[in-house]
Amino acid sequence: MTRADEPLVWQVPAVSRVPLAAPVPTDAEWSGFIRRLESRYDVRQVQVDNTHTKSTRRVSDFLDSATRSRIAYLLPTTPLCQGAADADDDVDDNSAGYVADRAILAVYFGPHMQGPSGGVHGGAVASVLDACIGMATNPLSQPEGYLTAQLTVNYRRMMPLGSYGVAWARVFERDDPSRKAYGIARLVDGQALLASRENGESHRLPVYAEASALFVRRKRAVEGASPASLTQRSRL
Ligand SMILES: CCCCCCCC/C=C\CCCCCCCC(=O)SCCNC(=O)CCNC(=O)[C@H](O)C(C)(C)COP(=O)(O)OP(=O)(O)OC[C@H]1O[C@@H](n2cnc3c(N)ncnc32)[C@H](O)[C@@H]1OP(=O)(O)O
Repeated sequence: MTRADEPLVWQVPAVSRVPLAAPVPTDAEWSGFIRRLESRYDVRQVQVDNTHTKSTRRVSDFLDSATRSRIAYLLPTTPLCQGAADADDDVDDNSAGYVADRAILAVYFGPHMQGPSGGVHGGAVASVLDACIGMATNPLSQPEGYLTAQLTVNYRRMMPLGSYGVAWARVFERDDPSRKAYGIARLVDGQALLASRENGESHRLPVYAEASALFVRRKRAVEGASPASLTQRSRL
């Protein structure tokens, strides 16, 4: 029992005392991980080009800064080819109505994302699942595009700090008259995913969290908003 006048102290564990599942990846390790995902799953990393916004300040994406840029959005190659002569062509801003319906998001959950001792904060997990479904519903981040209206997350296992997470999302229903899209996403351990795929093992991987979401397309675009322009990462 604490006295009423006694300050309550929340003992936050020192991250240095919590062993990380995997150390912070170097640039080379991170890009190696993304390239392996690309080759195994026939997806291509997309990058934001916001030079067209004429802004002198780069507007940082929430997840990009939260993950210290250890995040990658990947879209299937096939839909990106539709309407484009070459898969390496840039996706331009005229591709209104462009839909992906599937997306993969790769993320390294670093020590700055600690929630419970040694585990990833549930809000960070929810953000990743939300962004992954968002990417599938609105891959060009168009201002007149879809926004999250409802998100339900089931946390199945605690994601250890220092994990390479891979979320995949699928939009399973679109109702255009009512501007709705329904999607699901799952989060698994990225290194286990690649290992199981490379070993030809077909057993089910443990799911750390899964989400279902309703996205609704706005009636009209917000004044002043400009879309992010996404380009496919050019092949190395
Ligand atoms: C490596 C560097 C970084 C790279 C970056 C790459 C970028 C790549 C691109 C992308 C990836 C990232 C993607 C991120 C994604 C994140 C998403 C978010 O976080 S979004 C922010 C949070 N959400 C909001 O702020 C919404 C706030 N709410 C609203 O604005 C409105 O309430 C809205 C648009 C949701 C609905 O408003 P209305 O007025 O347009 O719609 P009405 O006409 O009322 O409803 C249409 C239908 O939808 C139902 N509906 C609407 N809201 C509902 C709700 N909340 N729950 C249930 N039903 C709802 C209604 O009942 C109606 O259905 P009936 O036609 O009657 O069947």
